Amino acid sequence: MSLVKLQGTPSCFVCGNENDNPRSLGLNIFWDNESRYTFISFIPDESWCGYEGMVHGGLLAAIIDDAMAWSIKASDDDIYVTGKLTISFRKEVRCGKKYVAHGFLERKEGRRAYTSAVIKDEEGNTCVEGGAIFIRVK
Ligand SMILES: CCCCCCCCCCCC(=O)SCCNC(=O)CCNC(=O)[C@H](O)C(C)(C)COP(=O)(O)OP(=O)(O)OC[C@H]1O[C@@H](n2cnc3c(N)ncnc32)[C@H](O)[C@@H]1OP(=O)(O)O
Repeated sequence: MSLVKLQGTPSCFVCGNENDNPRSLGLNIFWDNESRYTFISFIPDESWCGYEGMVHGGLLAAIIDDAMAWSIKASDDDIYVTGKLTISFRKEVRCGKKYVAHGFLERKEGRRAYTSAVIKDEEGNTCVEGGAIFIRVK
């Protein structure tokens, strides 16, 4: 593994910092140059939950959205926005446990970038799977 820390977007809800966005999750995003995926490690707390102790699915969608967006950004300076996002919740994500998200750039076709993502627990179980089509802004 050779991880490079990406700079993030200061005001971003997922990868921002508390000065520019006090509500940001403040997650650090890394790029693994060998495996060619993004790497986001996190331990959710109670404030991330919908049902007690169970992390809100919409918040997990935001994390994989960012993981995938940065998988494009790692090799491309153009701006892409999420056009279509799909997500499957396979196993509940619990507060207080450690997780890792990975985002992969699969391919580009014209203005479209096809990506995928997973969130895994410490035992390596897949909890969340996602995919997205990002559109390069003209
Ligand atoms: C510092 C940096 C940090 C970088 C890192 C930043 C991290 C933050 C990441 C957050 C990402 C977000 O959540 S972004 C926020 C959520 N997303 C949005 O708000 C996007 C809202 N939608 C739009 O603005 C628009 O619909 C666009 C820009 C996506 C497309 O509009 P357009 O420019 O008029 O393009 P259009 O002609 O319609 O389509 C262009 C091509 O894309 C295809 N296309 C368009 N929409 C879709 C779609 N939903 N699903 C599939 N394909 C689509 C079309 O078929 C066409 O293909 P072809 O005919 O060319 O083959």
